[in-house]
Amino acid sequence: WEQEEDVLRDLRLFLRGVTESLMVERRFKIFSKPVDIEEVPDYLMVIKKPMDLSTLLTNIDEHKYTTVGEFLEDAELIWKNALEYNPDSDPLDRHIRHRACALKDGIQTFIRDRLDRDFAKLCEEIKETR
Ligand SMILES: CC(=O)c1csc(NC(=O)C2C[NH2+]C2)n1
Repeated sequence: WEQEEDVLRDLRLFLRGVTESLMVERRFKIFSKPVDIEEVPDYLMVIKKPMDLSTLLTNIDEHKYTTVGEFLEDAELIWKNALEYNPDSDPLDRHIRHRACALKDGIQTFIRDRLDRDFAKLCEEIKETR
């Protein structure tokens, strides 16, 4: 019914808000687009489920997410993949891991501070009826 579509539209607006607040930060530029396989040829051999901020936005626009939890499953891939692909002690790996941890904290703080729990519950209930 119409109210459900209103709730899911508000969810998309909220999730775009999270994603865009991260995309504007220069330190997260490395996470804003899919990894270029020409530049990093072995990336897909190591990382089975690539994810990036622009793909999150596309998924939102395509109504892929009915709950914040479904969005977080994909968003977490961004920083988990970065930790997995950059395990070494060399400075570049460490640098990317620091940014991955900053991304993780940024997502979780935005959601803790800005997501209304009753709204989140409403999205979960809509998901169960579908
Ligand atoms: C997005 C992401 O996690 C990424 C892109 S390039 C990269 N790592 C490197 O290029 C090398 C530094 N040691 C591997 N990580």
